[in-house]
Amino acid sequence: MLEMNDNPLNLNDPDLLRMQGLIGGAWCDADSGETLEVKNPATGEIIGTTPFMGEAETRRAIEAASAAMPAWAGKTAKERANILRKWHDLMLENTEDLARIMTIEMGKPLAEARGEVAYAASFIEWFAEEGKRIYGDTIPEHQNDKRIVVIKQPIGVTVAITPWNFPVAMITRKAAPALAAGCPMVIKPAELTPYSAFAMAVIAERAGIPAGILGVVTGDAPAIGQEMTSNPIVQKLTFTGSTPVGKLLMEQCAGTVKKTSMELGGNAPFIVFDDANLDEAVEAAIASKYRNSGQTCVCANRMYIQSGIHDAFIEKFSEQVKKLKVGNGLDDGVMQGPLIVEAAVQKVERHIEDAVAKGAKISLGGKRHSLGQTFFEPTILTGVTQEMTVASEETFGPMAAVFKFDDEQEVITLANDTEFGLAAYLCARDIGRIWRVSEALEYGIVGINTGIISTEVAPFGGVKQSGIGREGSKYGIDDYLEIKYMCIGGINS
Ligand SMILES: NC(=O)c1ccc[n+]([C@@H]2O[C@H](COP(=O)([O-])OP(=O)(O)OC[C@H]3O[C@@H](n4cnc5c(N)ncnc54)[C@H](O)[C@@H]3O)[C@@H](O)[C@H]2O)c1
Ligand SMILES: O=C[C@H](O)CS(=O)(=O)O
Repeated sequence: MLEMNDNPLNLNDPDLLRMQGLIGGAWCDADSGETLEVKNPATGEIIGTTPFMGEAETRRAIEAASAAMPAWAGKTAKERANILRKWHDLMLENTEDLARIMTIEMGKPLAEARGEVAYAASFIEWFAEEGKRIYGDTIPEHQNDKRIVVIKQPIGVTVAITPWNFPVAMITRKAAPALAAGCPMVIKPAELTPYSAFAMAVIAERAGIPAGILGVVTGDAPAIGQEMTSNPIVQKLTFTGSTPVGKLLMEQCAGTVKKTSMELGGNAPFIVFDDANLDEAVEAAIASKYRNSGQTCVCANRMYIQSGIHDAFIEKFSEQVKKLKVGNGLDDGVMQGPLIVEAAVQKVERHIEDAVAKGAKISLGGKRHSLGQTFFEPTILTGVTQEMTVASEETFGPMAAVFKFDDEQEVITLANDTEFGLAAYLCARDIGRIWRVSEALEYGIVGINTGIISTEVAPFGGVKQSGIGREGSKYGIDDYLEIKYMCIGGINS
């Protein structure tokens, strides 16, 4: 257990570390007083606790959001934008503390955590402005005594359930468009990473976001989810997480016909053609595969390397993977932190064992790191085939599964052979091939000669069982609006 002094995480601003939920502007414990422990995955130490809340607390947060909405939606878009801009500015001013909290509660290296804070803040900046551009329409009338006007209005009270792997950015990617549109939002972050969410709420209060507009509840996820999906006050649920949980939440929302946005699981193919720039392809592959220790929804999960470049790619790729420094994310130069929990390590081990049993070779790594805890060696498997579990399941760890292929149509078929469709990547120089393959890939996002596709200005989201809707970009605010058609008669009377 960390020494429970007044600044156990050694923050510049200790007030950012909260261990209570936020309901109607009040920081509070669970009604039962029960809590869950929160651990540092790098050390196994207990950092602190988070409230074990359930349906009653969630209902109160939803009701507080509903009560606060008229005044918030009644502000002008510019007034909301000014407050959101202040939230953005204060986030950046508190980057070091937000990054430190993130690294301690989920393990990503500080450099990546700082990057996530900037990425998260960019959604607030973007949607503060998008809120001022929620335009309607006038439509040429169908009868001369009528006029047609279309307006867009905030959808209503919204709720969000978010994952542990990007504990700040997955909140702002949802809360920013919701609040910019005039909607309140009640958030349930992952119980593994509550402190990032609480710190964001503290900063939101300081920015002037009114009581009730942003609520945070943690604890009994199924019970909280049950209230969020069944309460008739809630008009919209947005979820980021695994596909099985997304399906469950969609089913639960059906009873009250709630609008949903789903950012779900992935199984990204990373394709390198013979004509690719080899060094560029290796750089892109490292970035896509090992970011967040392989724990992102858009990480390369299957690496298809064309036969003519395969051996040269493996040699250069291995050289770079060997340079990945594994350790506690707080330490200088660390590029690979721990996996989030023991079960995540067991999943990587399961994928490796299955692949090797079916003929794959461990080219690098392949086992738990000597640091212990949930650290794992950056790993490369070669000779991987579609029959292996890693071809159909998201590994969510620092393990590159390398397949060899011969021709373009073969690899398109292999790449699309999955129920997922979030991100795909290809490295090539021939412009005709780039267009043919990009158009044939059944994914919401295609990275071409790059492994990093994340930006607030572009629409992020998947097809097939990777989700519904888009986050970020000019499209992202639409999910928090309803279209109203007004037919005005009596013009000539
Ligand atoms: N598409 C994206 O943008 C995106 C981003 C990050 C993670 N993910 C996906 O999320 C998964 C990893 O994250 P995870 O392990 O946190 O996912 P998860 O689905 O286990 O958990 C996500 C969130 O759902 C909550 N939850 C779990 N069961 C619930 C229930 N019955 N009712 C209500 N809430 C419930 C969790 O507490 C957490 O807050 C991976 O599949 C990854 O691909 C997708
Ligand atoms: O894990 C999923 C995140 O959406 C990753 S990203 O940083 O947005 O690409």
